Amino acid sequence: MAAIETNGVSKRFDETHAVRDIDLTVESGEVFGFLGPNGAGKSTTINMLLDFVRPTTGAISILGVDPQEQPRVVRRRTGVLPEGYAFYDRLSGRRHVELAIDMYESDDDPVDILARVGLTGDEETAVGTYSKGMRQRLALGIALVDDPDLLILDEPSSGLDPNGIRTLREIVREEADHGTTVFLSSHVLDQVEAVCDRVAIMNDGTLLTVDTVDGLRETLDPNSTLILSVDTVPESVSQRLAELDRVDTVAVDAASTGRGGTISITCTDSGVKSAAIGRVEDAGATVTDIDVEDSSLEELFAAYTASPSDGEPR
Ligand SMILES: Nc1ncnc2c1ncn2[C@@H]1O[C@H](COP(=O)(O)OP(=O)(O)OP(=O)(O)O)[C@@H](O)[C@H]1O
Repeated sequence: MAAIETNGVSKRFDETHAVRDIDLTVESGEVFGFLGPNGAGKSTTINMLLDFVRPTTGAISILGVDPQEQPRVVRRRTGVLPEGYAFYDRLSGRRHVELAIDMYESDDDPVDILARVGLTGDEETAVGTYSKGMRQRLALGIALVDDPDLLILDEPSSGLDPNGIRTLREIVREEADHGTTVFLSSHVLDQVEAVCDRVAIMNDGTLLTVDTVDGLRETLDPNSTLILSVDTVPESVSQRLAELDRVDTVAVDAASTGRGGTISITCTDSGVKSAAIGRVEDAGATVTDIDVEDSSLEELFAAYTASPSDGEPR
């Protein structure tokens, strides 16, 4: 059973077509990244998954349940970190988690939940004095109450410092290891790249693509750069490499000491990498280190969203 399934889901707000005919399947246990620029329709989609907003057309199933028919069942099994949330400034972090525990009739320990999100020592402090990052950690903790089957995180790294982002990444991994499906909307693309099995890219209400990050890379930018550290840079190496099919460019950087250096080889097909290394060694160099630079998710995202609403990558 898919954790999330949408069929032909659209949402219009008067003249604004916020979401257009989305078919999306998120498998149970996946960590799924939901990407798109401001106004792409991500929050509207999430709100429809939770029945906070009703689709104009289309059908949605969450954990096998129609959220319009059984919104409480869906919300009970789903932990949500919303984009905007309100806290009671005078209540402590612990009290907020206790309220969520009571609502779910769960036997979770609020102190454990707060420890997981890095708020140990701040349990009894009034939330009115929490920093933005602490509030975000608290909201994440509340989403974890009652061990949800589906965790929906809308811009979860907003306001978090690097430590908070690391905590978030660890929690996403732990939850996924326990079989929780994680649906994560974010602008922080390297974070998405680090934790997500697959990503969807939305723009202007339309789902442009759904794929693994590697799959996107192959579709959009199969070029990757092989960087070889060598003990010596043979004179003939550039020419020998240039003779290979599917090698695009070669850049040689000899170390200033005259000993060794690096050879950067841009390949238009990853299958040519071992042949390129062979050529370098045949030319008389010993390869001491190998590094591969692929295009980042940020570059892939830019390629997809550069030409709005035509659905085609650049
Ligand atoms: N309640 C509403 N009434 C009218 N228009 C709305 C409403 N909610 C969203 N929209 C519009 O729908 C479009 C999609 O908005 P949405 O908030 O879903 O985008 P988003 O991808 O979540 O953006 P962001 O990353 O900025 O939060 C936008 O043009 C927005 O102005």
